[in-house]
Amino acid sequence: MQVLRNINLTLAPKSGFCLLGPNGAGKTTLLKILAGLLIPDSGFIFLRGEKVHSGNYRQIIGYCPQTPIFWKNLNCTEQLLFMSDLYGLNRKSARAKSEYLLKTLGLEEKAKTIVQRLSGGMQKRLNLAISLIHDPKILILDEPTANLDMESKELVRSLINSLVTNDEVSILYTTHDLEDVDLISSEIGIMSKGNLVFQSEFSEYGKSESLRKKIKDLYLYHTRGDEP
Ligand SMILES: Nc1ncnc2c1ncn2[C@@H]1O[C@H](COP(=O)(O)OP(=O)(O)OP(=O)(O)O)[C@@H](O)[C@H]1O
Repeated sequence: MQVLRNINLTLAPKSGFCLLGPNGAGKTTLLKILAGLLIPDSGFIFLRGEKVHSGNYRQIIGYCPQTPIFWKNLNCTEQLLFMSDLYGLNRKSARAKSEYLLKTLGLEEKAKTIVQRLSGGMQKRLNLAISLIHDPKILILDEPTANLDMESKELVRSLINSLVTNDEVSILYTTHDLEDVDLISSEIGIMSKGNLVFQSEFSEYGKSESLRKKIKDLYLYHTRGDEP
């Protein structure tokens, strides 16, 4: 089965690229390919002009899947330190980074709690922290705000915003929440049936009412079949 067709997507430095589209459009599949977890039948990924999928690529990329994957029986700090060991990071700085991430994502008091005892939303936030432990320059997030309460959504959005503006990270993320588009993205794409059917800049200057309306109409058209 062919899931993706003729997708050409460029992620600019210091940018947030938001990918919208109905269930089954192919967003997760595309993200998995970019994260190096799936090999495409054809096509290539280039990083600063170099064709990639080498070991070094994994060091630069951070990937946060839609469904969290954890090591059973490890607490939050241990999950982060275990991941940092896999990346060969210095233990002292990894510990400091773990503390920072847990605090930023509102999980400070859960540092010693094993993951099975965390709520779904807390697991989701820990999942994001894990994807950030090695200071990736490119971050791929599959529905980072899904199933989070309002406060947690704000924590995640604010962290993502700060990563783009202060740490010069490029972020590609998917969402079904149109509020995520407004808050984070500088570029937007809409996928439908394996194709990228719409792409536009969405910078501060581009957030006009008409563009916002067009995005909403296109999103509803591809999701529900409403006339654009
Ligand atoms: N492991 C798999 N094996 C076979 N087909 C798959 C597999 N994973 C996904 N697909 C198919 O690929 C297509 C795209 O799925 P994908 O998960 O990429 O969509 P999505 O846009 O991320 O959807 P959602 O918004 O529901 O997360 C769907 O038709 C799906 O059934």
